[in-house]
Amino acid sequence: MSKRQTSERTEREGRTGAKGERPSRRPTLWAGAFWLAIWQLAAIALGSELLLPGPAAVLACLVEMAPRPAFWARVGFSLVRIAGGFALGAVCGTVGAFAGARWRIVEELLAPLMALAKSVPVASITVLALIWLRAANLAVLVVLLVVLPIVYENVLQGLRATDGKLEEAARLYHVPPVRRLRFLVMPTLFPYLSTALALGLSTAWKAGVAAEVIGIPAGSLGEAIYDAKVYFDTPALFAVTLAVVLASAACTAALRRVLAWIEPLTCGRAGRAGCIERATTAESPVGNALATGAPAAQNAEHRLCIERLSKAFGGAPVLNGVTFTARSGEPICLMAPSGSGKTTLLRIIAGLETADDGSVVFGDPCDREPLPRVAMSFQDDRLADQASALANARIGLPAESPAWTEAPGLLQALGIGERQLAPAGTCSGGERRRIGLARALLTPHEILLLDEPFNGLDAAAREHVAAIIRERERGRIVIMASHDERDAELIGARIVHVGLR
Ligand SMILES: Nc1ncnc2c1ncn2[C@@H]1O[C@H](COP(=O)(O)OP(=O)(O)OP(=O)(O)O)[C@@H](O)[C@H]1O
Repeated sequence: MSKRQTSERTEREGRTGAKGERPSRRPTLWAGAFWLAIWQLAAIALGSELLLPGPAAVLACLVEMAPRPAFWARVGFSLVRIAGGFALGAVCGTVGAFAGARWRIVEELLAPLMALAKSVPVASITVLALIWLRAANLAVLVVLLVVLPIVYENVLQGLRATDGKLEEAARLYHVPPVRRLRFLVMPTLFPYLSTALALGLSTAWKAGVAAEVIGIPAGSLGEAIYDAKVYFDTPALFAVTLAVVLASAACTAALRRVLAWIEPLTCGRAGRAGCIERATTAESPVGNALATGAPAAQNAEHRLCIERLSKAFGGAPVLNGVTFTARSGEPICLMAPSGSGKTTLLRIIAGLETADDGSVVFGDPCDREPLPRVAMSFQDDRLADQASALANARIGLPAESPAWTEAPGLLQALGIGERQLAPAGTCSGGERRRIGLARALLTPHEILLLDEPFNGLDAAAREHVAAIIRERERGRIVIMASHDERDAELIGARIVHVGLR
């Protein structure tokens, strides 16, 4: 399947919610007309408005109510309280889910509360609320308690579904929290959140009006339903119920519109991500990567000493006493067959994995200085698919930094000029590799780790990209992983064999 097809599929899945679910269908006109006809026929057959008024009688009753200000006052009364309870439930549920996803103890603490809120009948909550609150505001509490678990559980599920690898890359690149949320969390979370809000809103109307029918707050739609029952006014009962259904549908439609409008903004979608993907012509010197403000070579020589590093997974050894020294200005190429621990070694150097034994020491010479900033281009790219190439390249950079300004030029030089405002998810494998590389090169660092950086590139592109790496990384410590000796030649690297010996 092509990347574009994959991204379209992801987008479809995002719209429908969970993977594999069929999109929900709206009732068609003919089906609605069919059931209206059945209703009308049943009403004629029964021949009693008290038992079952027909749709025409109900509509006539609603039309008669509609011009009265008292009717709209009732709609407003219930709407304000139900919307208030819904907003409170949505906010508390979302905040609780973020806290629950962050701290296990919060999740454990909230679990019984959510289970209780889900299982206690609306009638019991209403009666209790009547003891604690004025009847007028009881719908707020009831709706809050009904919406809370729906939003909490969906949002928690959405947060659990976010990509841990992207989160790891975000930590390495010091991506600020707001950008992390927008570009890395929201694209996965948003479908869960929208499903929860739409479901919560329709449930809110049902529960809110049920609470009003029990508590009978003066001036509410619930009171109108109660009165209709007391006076055996079945057409009015149906008409007010229809008004509730229409109000609920209108609110849900408005919510869906708002969600559709904010989705591209909150998810940092390409073309809607604001200043992070804005590139002025002045910022984008075309053509020569070497003219894109490549950092000056370092004066002092630094060393990174890898000393007797060992690592095993589940008892199976992967690295066994790996020792070598990397010097600034002398790139290293870790050479070993596939599956022999090159990525693991790079991850240990980046601080993403801990070694079982041995140490990684930095200094001049290796004198145990704190490890400086590391940038890494990952084997699996780890890009925010819906965000543009430029947004991905800048994701960890402060807007006022020189690297921010040079990002469009570097992408251009790496051959992503035309596509730098396209969503990364629609880019080819080779393009994605170069976007990941641009992100690493732009990040302030002393040590650059490259995990098979030339995969997916043709021979000409490899040479071009290698020239950019050589030029920009002069004077820095560069460690590349590969199983192809030609890659080492491309960046003039010394080969170090790793893996089990
Ligand atoms: N988190 C992990 N849990 C368990 N096993 C792991 C983990 N990470 C890596 N491994 C295993 O360690 C071994 C080395 O993996 P690694 O990715 O470091 O190799 P590699 O040399 O980079 O391979 P390639 O060239 O194919 O990318 C593999 O057998 C892999 O399955």
